[in-house]
Amino acid sequence: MKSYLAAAIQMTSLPDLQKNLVQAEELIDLAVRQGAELVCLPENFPFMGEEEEKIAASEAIGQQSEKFLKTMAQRFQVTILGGGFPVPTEGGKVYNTCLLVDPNGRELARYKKVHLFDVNVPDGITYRESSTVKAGEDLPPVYASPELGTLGLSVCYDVRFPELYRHLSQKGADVLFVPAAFTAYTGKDHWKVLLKARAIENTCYTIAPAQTGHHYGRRQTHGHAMIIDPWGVVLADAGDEPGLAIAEINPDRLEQVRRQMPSLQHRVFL
Ligand SMILES: O=C(O)CNC(=O)[C@H](CS)NC(=O)CCC(=O)C(=O)O
Repeated sequence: MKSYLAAAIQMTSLPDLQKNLVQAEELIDLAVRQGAELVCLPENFPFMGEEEEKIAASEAIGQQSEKFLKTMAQRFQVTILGGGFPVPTEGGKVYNTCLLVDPNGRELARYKKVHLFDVNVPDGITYRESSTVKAGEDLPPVYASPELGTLGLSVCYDVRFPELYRHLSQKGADVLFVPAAFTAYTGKDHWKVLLKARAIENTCYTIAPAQTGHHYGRRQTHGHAMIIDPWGVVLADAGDEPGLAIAEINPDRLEQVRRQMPSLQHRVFL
């Protein structure tokens, strides 16, 4: 594993696939021009809109998202994480799918979001992700990259389930991905502290691309795409406007933190 720059992209996705892909491309371009070799897009990067509209368009969204990720990776010669897009299933629902592709446009790893956001948020908005999304049944994969380290996948609401990240760190993860579209209401109190906890307890870099701002109807997200080091230090935070959090992923720092705090070696129960 080498030292390199990673970027967590922050966008305001709208109910408009083409516009979102243009926005994503501009931000990938910006990240690459700043030297990023690993570029990560948030959950719902290709579409945020009413559930019915998403389902109706899911075939096009799924196909175009996958093609987009592979084209961008090849064009910019970087590894790209597509943090979550709908892929139709047989029963009429979609999998909320996260995809990692290499600079040749080849698929490295794929994960279907397991924990679905069925929550009555105290601001009065009810989320029923399971009404349109079928839960994945498998634990997320890691991809062991000789250059970028061992990369572990997850999506958004998963961040509340530490056992999933324990699984990833047991599989050797050095870097945890948490692409998200966190609600503005939950995000202000929970987002950063959950991400820091996952980074600290697994002594892993944590890369969390995010959605921000107002998308449609009353749907508002928290922003603060960030990259956190294995000690829990926030290396970069994108604030609340579309943009980037960009930081160095450094194997020497990883090794240093794991020497200073060898908690992964002291696990008793898992
Ligand atoms: O709603 C949409 O438009 C698209 N879907 C999402 O953004 C997903 C599923 S509803 N959001 C989350 O998982 C938020 C989790 C979260 O905010 C928390 O855990 O507090």
